[in-house]
Amino acid sequence: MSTDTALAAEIEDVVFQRRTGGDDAAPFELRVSSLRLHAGEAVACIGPSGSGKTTLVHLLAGILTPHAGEIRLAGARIDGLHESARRARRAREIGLVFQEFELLDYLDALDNILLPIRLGRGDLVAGAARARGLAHALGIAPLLRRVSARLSQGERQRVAIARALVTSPSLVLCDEPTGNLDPESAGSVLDLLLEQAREHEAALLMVTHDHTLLGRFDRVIDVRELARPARRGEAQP
Ligand SMILES: Nc1ncnc2c1ncn2[C@@H]1O[C@H](COP(=O)(O)OP(=O)(O)OP(=O)(O)O)[C@@H](O)[C@H]1O
Repeated sequence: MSTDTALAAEIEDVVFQRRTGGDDAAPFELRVSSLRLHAGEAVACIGPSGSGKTTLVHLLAGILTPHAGEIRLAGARIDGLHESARRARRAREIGLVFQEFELLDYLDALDNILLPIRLGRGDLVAGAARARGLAHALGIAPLLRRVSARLSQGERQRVAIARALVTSPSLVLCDEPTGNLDPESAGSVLDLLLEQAREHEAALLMVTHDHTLLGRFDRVIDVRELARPARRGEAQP
């Protein structure tokens, strides 16, 4: 496996299985032969509901552990690391926008955005300045001191996006970050994600069901096709 530093993340020969519940239910299995995410590239991830897009994001984030294979961030393996070590790397190196946003409702928007800085023991003064800049770009600057339980779904989504970008991570993973927004807002949120990822040479992987957005990405992957090994002579992205 290559340890090229221009690779933000790399998956090779990964197998992940889970029971889906119910005695007669077939277990779910995700196989990824090879996936490479390069610094500065924006990749869309598509596939029908239940095909494993969120599972792929959680494997890359080190939230789930594969049963076989290797997952590397910036050349260093994260599968096999202890949970606390994976959590620390996640806080420092990965920006995550979850499908359900996962905000802490009792904190205000600013404190939610600053969570990765606190978890990674980063510079809170610089973090707060960056948080305010992101909030301004995302149109949520007036809401920074509002408790998150009192934000609309679209506002929560923008807070989650600001939180994902506040550490200037090298890998940004987004699970349908524009799903709750009207088409105009979805376009401008995607613009901001792409702009930030390119500016900071981060790799961006975004799960989306919105096929009108796909032309904006450098590459589109279908999660159902990741199990297929690359054919001899076929270019490896
Ligand atoms: N916590 C869980 N426990 C058991 N099975 C789960 C769990 N989460 C997901 N699954 C199952 O794992 C499979 C993959 O789910 P995943 O969420 O990765 O799909 P997805 O492609 O992201 O779907 P969607 O587009 O609907 O979000 C599905 O069969 C799903 O039912």
